[in-house]
Parts: sequence; C-alpha cells; structure tokens
Amino acid sequence: MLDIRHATVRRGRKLLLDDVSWTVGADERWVVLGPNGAGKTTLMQLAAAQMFPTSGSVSVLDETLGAVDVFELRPRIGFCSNAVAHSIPLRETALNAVVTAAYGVTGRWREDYEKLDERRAFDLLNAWGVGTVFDRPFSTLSEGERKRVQIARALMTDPELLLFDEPGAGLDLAGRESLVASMSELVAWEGAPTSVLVTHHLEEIPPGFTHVLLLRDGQVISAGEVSQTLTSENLSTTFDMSLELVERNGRYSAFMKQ
Ligand SMILES: Nc1ncnc2c1ncn2[C@@H]1O[C@H](COP(=O)(O)OP(=O)(O)OP(=O)(O)O)[C@@H](O)[C@H]1O
Repeated sequence: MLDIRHATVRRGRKLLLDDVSWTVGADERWVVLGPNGAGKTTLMQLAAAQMFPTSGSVSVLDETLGAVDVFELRPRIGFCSNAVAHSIPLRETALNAVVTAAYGVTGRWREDYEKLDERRAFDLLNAWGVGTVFDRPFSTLSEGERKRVQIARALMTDPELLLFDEPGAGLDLAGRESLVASMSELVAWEGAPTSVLVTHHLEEIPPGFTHVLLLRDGQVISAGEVSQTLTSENLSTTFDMSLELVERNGRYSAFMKQ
C-alpha cells in the first residue's frame, strides 16, 4: 500500500526527513510515534501524495509519485489532518465538509453532487456520532465534533488507504476514549482500509493496530510489529528520555523512569 525508499525531504538547510524507508502492507495498521518536530506530518504528506520527496522514491497504492496524476491518486487516500480541516471554509456545513471529499475539494461551489453522495455523507456523519450537527457550520463545532466530521470526510471516497494525523489532539478524556474505541472498531472490520495513525501519545493507540514506526529528527529509530517495536528502550531513544512502557488490556502508556 505504501513503499517509501530512502526518502529525504529538505527545505532550505533543514532536513525534515532523512533517508526514510518504510513499507506498509495491506492488512497492516500502523502507528507513527515521535516527538514534536520529528517529521511525522511531513511523512504523512508524502503518504497522502500531497508532497514529493526531495530524493528517494514514494509509491502509494502501487503508483510512484512523480509518475502518476496525483489528482487521480488522492481520492483513493483518506487523509484526516489539521491541514485539511483548516482549508474547510468557515461557513461550510458539516455535511458539505464531508460531501466535498467526493470531488477532492473542501468548499462547496458549483459542483453538482448526487443525492447518493449526500446520503453517504449523512450516513457517515451518523456512523461517527455527529449526524445531528450536519447543517451546522464546521467552524462552530466543538473540537471533538470536528474530529469526527474529519474522519467521516476521510471515509467519504471509500479509500484504500486511511491516514490519521493526530486525530486525538485537543480532545478531552472521554472524547479521546470514545475516539479510540471507534477507531479500534473501524480497523477491526474485515474490509477496513489499510490505516496509519500519527500520535504523540501512547494512550491514543487503539487496540488492533499492528505495527509501529518510531521517528526522531526525521529518521526512523525503529519500525515493525507492536510487540517487538514498542519497547521502553525504543521509546526512550525516540523521546530522548528514560521511559517505562506500561501495557494494559491492549492499551499503552509510558512514564519517566524514577
Ligand atoms: N517549510 C519548512 N521549512 C523549514 N522547516 C520546516 C518546514 N516545514 C516543516 N519544517 C520543520 O520540519 C520539522 C518536521 O515537521 P513536521 O511537521 O513534519 O513534524 P511533526 O513530527 O509532525 O511535529 P508535531 O508533532 O509538532 O506536529 C519541524 O522542525 C518543522 O519546524
């Protein structure tokens, strides 16, 4: 689903990603963990075909960036990120924030949407518990409601690859727990798209995610199955602090070693 080889992203003198190689298989659900500025969002922009690497190669859904029309590729990728949310016009309704994904845009203009598209958008809002706010401007929604609308939007085109960039950011405890449960349910479904979740917080890893990529300073510290990769030692290296990993019923947390 994703095959990144020796990818480097450079802006001026800053190296945002430094020789990153990463392969994601169809049945895998990945968590990307790393401190602020590690390069997680940059990596998601490559995976979402929103950015090209400075060097190296990126293949998404068997298409190589640079050799494919990204406008045809992007609808096959569900991308839930702050950047997408910020581009939704202030007065656009929650329903339109979702339905416009069918056209790869964020604001409704003169496109003619099929009733079927609107029905699907409405059903997705309902499925994610925000059906009642369908006619409210996106900008007036609470952070938790916005996150759920964004996920509904990411699912609108029935994508083959789903990318969530910090969907739990800004949520209160109950909001986070309920989002984690919903995401766990989503990836447990047999026909679920391949999913990648970016987070800073181990508590936000939904049960059912199978692999972890740890990123620091634009470099991969470790990548592989959760059971082998998510360790106190790897976390300590990634976050540059002596950390102890705690696991309970498929959920994770970490604390500074006393
Ligand atoms: N256009 C740019 N020019 C220079 N530096 C940039 C540019 N875009 C991003 N950066 C820097 O690249 C680094 C990686 O950014 P990125 O947003 O990918 O990190 P992140 O891991 O998602 O961080 P966070 O967890 O804080 O969201 C950061 O230090 C950021 O300041």
